[in-house]
Amino acid sequence: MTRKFFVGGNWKLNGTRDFVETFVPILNASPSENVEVVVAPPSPLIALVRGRLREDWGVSAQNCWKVAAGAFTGEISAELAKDVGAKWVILGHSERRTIFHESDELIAEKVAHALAIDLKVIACIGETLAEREAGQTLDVVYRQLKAIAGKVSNWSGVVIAYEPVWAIGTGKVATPAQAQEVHAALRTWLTSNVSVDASSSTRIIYGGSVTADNCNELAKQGDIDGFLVGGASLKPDFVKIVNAKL
Ligand SMILES: O=C(CO)COP(=O)(O)O
Repeated sequence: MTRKFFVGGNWKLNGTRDFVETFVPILNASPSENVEVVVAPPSPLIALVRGRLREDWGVSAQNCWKVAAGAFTGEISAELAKDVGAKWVILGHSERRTIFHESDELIAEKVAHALAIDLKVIACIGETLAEREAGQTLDVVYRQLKAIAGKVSNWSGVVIAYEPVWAIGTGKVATPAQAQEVHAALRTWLTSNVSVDASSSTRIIYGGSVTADNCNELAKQGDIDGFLVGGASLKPDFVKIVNAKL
């Protein structure tokens, strides 16, 4: 089965309305062939980005809460993210796991809720440097994936993002071989624990210091189906990453 290449731009806590007005036209004027592209601005900018961004690219939230509404000061719901124009939400990002202490269980509940209201999920997993050096990489990503997979019945609404924590924002990108090894293991895990169909159809994308310079070699790996890009998604170079397969 062919998996459509998928590139997400995670702006994290960056961007303003002025930035949207100058940067989005650059994205809109760029070629993007045979690739699914999703831009994830901070939540106050979702509606503006949706209004300005080309129709063929999607918009994602960076997080959401696990119920529709209520006394949850500071949160946004999956319903609200959808209401203002998001089709996707990033869940389980390592910054949510570490800085905001989100557990596998909480992330799984969020995944279940988002999918239940047809908000698609970019589900992030990845090991720390200490875990990698202790030889625990696969144990960690299998544990994180198992929690998420337990809540998924329709895998067409899910993209898995392998983001080794040691590669995020550090300039230390995983080598193509290191990333491919984990991606292939994740795909095998899906075959054994979910289904052959989920394994062959689900996009597994890589994130962590992806740039215009390193994206082409990573994109050549058989089990790397795209990227989740942080810092470089705020620069015109993002377009080169979108077109890494061309
Ligand atoms: O966390 C990331 C994307 O979600 C990766 O960030 P960088 O591309 O800045 O390393």
